[in-house]
Amino acid sequence: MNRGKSYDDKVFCIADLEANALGRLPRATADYINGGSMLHETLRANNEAYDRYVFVPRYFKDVRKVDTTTVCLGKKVAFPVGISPSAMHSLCHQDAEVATARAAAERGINMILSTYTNTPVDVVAGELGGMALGQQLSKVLDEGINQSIIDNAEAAGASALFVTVDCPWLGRRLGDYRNSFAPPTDMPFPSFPTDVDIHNLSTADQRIAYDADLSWEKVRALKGRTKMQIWLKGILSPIDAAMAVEAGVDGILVSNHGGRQLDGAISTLEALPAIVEAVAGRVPVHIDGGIRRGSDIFKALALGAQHVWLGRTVLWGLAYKGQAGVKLVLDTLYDEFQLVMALNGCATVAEIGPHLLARRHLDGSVVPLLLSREARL
Ligand SMILES: Cc1cc2nc3c(=O)[nH]c(=O)nc-3n(C[C@H](O)[C@H](O)[C@H](O)COP(=O)(O)O)c2cc1C
Ligand SMILES: CC(C)CC(=O)C(=O)O
Repeated sequence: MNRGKSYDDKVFCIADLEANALGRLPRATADYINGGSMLHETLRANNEAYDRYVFVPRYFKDVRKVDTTTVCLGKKVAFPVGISPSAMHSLCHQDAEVATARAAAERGINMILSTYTNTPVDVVAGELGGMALGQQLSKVLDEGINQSIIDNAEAAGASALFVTVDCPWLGRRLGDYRNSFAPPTDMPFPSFPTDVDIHNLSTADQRIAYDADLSWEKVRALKGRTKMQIWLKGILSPIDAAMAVEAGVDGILVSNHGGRQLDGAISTLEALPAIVEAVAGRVPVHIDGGIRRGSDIFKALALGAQHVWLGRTVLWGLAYKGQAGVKLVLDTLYDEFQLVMALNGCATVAEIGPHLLARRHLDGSVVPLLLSREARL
């Protein structure tokens, strides 16, 4: 039954939103947000991977009530979705990360703040209404800068540090080269000392050059530098995943930076199953990249992720209508996810599993992931 839910006069799904949002931004900003590196192979692959899985729904289940809630970073969240870190929310809306955090609080989900935030971490924490805050760390050469990001996040009550591992060098974003993209010179970057010129992203200032020698020793050492949980964001190999667990990390976020770093890298959904197997339940495994529909969230969970995070969709919402636009994104995905759960016969998130998926192969065959004798009934 169509319950006549009205989202907005123009936006009924995330694809509608993307089209509406991008037209509101200067071309170079829209390209910066939507672009990936080189020829966008990985960017496309992140989306297309979801289409290779189809549902094998179960019926004869009581789905009069569908409970989408789950736990992430120790908080009960409305559904297994959070906001991935992305730089410079003020490119999209004047209320920047404050608008994003307020929408996350309204919808009851967690948020990870970028190193390149335009809003100080304590201000963002204050807008999250008790939901969990993660601090993303792009580890730079100046250890004083790294430590102040860590200390400020911890003081603001952040519960986890997400160390981005896929960016020892910045990817070649050809759109940004062609547009000579650079943030406005008056844009604030409160994670960095004011005398650091961050506006030119290819700055020669060695203090903020990426640490291109991140090692397992440094990951272990980070554990001694903060009480926050340590997560690694950008893991794609099951070998790195297993080593991360051995190094004592608290969680893994499978990510390829939204196709903005190594073009040709495996899509995150394709990377997920081997990582889940390597980790074997020892720490939580989360994923981002290409989540555009409630069905994508369901598929990621069915393949073993406990939680998904959103990048560009949030920025589109922000560009569209600030806080209300981000809330629209979250409400849309929430309602889609709940419906996909109901139509697959799942009344709780715990019932989502690989028995509800089949994989469409390149030769056109469609193969269920589990045969009936293996399926969890
Ligand atoms: C405009 C933009 C800025 C980003 N900035 C950061 C960042 O500062 N740190 C980081 O770890 N990842 C960053 N990311 C990557 C996201 O955290 C996330 O991994 C990716 O966007 C997920 O893919 P999706 O956009 O398809 O959802 C950024 C992504 C975008 C689109
Ligand atoms: C280059 C940074 C400022 C942000 C980032 O990680 C990104 O744009 O993907």
